[in-house]
Amino acid sequence: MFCDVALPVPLDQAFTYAVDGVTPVVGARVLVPFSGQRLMGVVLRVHEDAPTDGFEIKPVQQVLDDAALLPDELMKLAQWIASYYVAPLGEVLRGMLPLAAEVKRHFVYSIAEAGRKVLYEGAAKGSSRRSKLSPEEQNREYAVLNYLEGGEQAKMSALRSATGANKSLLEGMVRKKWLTREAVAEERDARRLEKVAVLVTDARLPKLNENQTAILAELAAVGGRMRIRDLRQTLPAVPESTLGTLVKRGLVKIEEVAENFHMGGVGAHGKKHAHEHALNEAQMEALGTIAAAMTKGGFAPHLLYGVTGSGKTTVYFAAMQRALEAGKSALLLVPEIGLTPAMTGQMVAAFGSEVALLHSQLTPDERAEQWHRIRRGEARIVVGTRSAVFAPMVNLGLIIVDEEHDSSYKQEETPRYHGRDVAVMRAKFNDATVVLGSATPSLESWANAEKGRYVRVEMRQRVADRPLPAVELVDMRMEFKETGQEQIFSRRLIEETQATLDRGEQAIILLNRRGYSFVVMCRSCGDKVECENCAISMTYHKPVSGNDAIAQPGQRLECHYCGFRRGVPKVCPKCGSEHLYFLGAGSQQGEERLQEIFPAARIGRMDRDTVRGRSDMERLLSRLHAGEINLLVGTQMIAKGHDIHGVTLVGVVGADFALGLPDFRAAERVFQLLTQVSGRAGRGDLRGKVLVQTYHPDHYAIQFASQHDYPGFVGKEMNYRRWMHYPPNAVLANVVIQSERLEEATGWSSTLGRWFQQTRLDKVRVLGPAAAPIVRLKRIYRYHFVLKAEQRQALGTTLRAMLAFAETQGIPRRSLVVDVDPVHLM
Ligand SMILES: Nc1ncnc2c1ncn2[C@@H]1O[C@H](COP(=O)(O)OP(=O)(O)OP(=O)(O)O)[C@@H](O)[C@H]1O
Ligand SMILES: [Zn+2]
Repeated sequence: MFCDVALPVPLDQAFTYAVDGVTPVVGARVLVPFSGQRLMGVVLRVHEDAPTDGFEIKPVQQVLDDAALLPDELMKLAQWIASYYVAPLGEVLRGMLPLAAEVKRHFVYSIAEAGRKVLYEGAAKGSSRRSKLSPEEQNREYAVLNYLEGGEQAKMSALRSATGANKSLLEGMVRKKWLTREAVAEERDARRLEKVAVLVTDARLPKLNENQTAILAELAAVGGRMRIRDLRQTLPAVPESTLGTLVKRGLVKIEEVAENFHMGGVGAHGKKHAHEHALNEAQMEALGTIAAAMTKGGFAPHLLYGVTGSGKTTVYFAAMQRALEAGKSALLLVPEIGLTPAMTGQMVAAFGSEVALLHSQLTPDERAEQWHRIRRGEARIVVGTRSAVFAPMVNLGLIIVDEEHDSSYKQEETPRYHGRDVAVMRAKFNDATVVLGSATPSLESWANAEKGRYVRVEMRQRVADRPLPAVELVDMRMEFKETGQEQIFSRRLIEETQATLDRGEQAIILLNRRGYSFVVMCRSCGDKVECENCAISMTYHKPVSGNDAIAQPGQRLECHYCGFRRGVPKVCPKCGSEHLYFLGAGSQQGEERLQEIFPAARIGRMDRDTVRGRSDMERLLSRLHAGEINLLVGTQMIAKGHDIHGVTLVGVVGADFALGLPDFRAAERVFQLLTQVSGRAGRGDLRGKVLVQTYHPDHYAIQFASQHDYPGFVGKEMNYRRWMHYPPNAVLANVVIQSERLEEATGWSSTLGRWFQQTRLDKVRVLGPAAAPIVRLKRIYRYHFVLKAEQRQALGTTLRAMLAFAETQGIPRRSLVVDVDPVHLM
């Protein structure tokens, strides 16, 4: 017997192994030898066709599962992804099965019927059976059978110490069917209890030392409760005994809660949770359409276009509730859990222990645990990021993709799939309803709705008749003319911010670059200080006391692509001139300037330097909700779905520079960012206002965004895409040729270029080879081709033919990155 196994290697084929011992079933995991390593793969086929090509066939080392691990529809989905994204199936499956941690799991043995028989016969007649084994080994086998006779299962380690049996002896007994073997994960209870520190609110505050104050302040900042684990991480300098002291003094109590459910407090802040609202008319109508599709059953894709603050979360919740009532499970995908803790908080508040959270901060063990919980049907609501689209849901009825336009749904490594599009296919294989929600749908999804492939559901008004904020454009060219100097903040923005703070309201300002200055330039030669590993300008970070973002003293320049750091050079590295100057304001500089302009303001900053993990985000948001921060500056993180009712002013600084990037999606991205960040204003009782500083006040992306006119923008942008044959009016693939050696990258590019020219390509246009916009990244040189086609099939055929040709030329598969439906062409 043989089996074909998909392995996580960059080769588009399955590998054949001999079955030695237990025959695995299709869909089970096996461990096999592969070029000196032991790899985990998934069995695709079991057969008796001995390979004829003369290769040595190695045996399967271990079968890890008795039954198929992936349900049929996930196997189909994996095959679809492998074919659509031209990715090796084994690599797709590896992403689907986040169970690598389990390979370390142990086996338990128990005695089988045949074993008992041998044991009893042996006792009656003495061990006279003929065997290849030595007498010692035969004795050991009897010792093992004796040990297991009581019927208990035993680990290999226990058997070894009790009887001296080794693994090959035990495996031999399994082959003779004397023993049965079972692999068990070190499964810990998925609902492990976790200790949470809770602030005792009405306690009177006695005299406290600094450490005690630090803990109380931290707890107060996050809404009164926090996992002890997180508390230790946030305050590493505070000794563990301090918390104990606070408990003894009645200022803090410790509660044990099921893991993942400590976040109940987040999202509350005096506001109602999504499930506590009575649905308004638009929400009822949206729910009606979605619920009807679920009742009818079958694949039903929807696009929910709902403006910012229209209450999409409430509709999601209600639809998920309906799924549960119908005995089905529901999956909610979000771009990044850490950035929108309130969304998860609301789902946990509504569905309690039915919820499983899947996100990138889980350890491999935790991920495996959640996976099994879902597979057993214990968690029927799953909330997670991109890869949660592969959650092994039981009886899946509904998939929701929140902020479906968000580019973090695209995986930027093999397999380069788009979580939103995979969600739609998954719904198709599962006969489920799928809802893509956004205030700024991607052009792809909008086009699908226009063509009637998706049902479009609209919510064009904010809840409670709240108006969308008025948007005012500030022409920065005029500002420069009138003031004669280049300033980060315009006079209008300063004036409006002051007025907002004076009224006791909150303002947020978007400055979409982190760091202090994003370019260090030489006045003499005009060159910028670049990273040693990448063709990228380095960003200057100003030293702040206690800022560990900068690893070494003096290393103030950082590459935001590879993390490389260096000191600020005294002279220009290229020409030796001393005249280096700093250009371009990032969020750190923005914060500093704002503090100078508004000395009384309580300023907070939200960017990758201040928000490392979920607890940082939760803390910042709590401070905002509580009004402790009244002026927030930050990168596009501030634009992500936050619902802070006190914010009445949003300022946008320098967001339009992105219009100039060499990417056909530039206008779409700027429109989305402006609309989303504007959407943070006026979500409470008071009307919001937005000020957008721009050098391109007449650009259509800026114009339509300022009028909240999504359909207008899409109409115009769709014409441009049609005219230029860009998605969604064509299909695209980006092929990047990469090597650490420049000659190799250019050589392979021209080899492929010639092939593209000679091969009469049917209905595929090839642009390139050209240097990629970022020609060197992490020490790797990058050249690329962009392939455009009218039909997806033609594109796939060409890509496969190209890979086959590349193989004949000895171009390693790893050096060829194939990106189908690329989100970035950088
Ligand atoms: N039926 C309702 N009545 C009153 N308030 C509601 C109702 N539904 C939702 N809300 C409130 O409206 C606010 C906006 O809702 P939500 O955050 O779901 O908007 P959204 O559509 O997701 O917006 P965005 O796209 O900006 O994230 C929230 O404070 C929510 O509690
Ligand atoms: Zn770099």
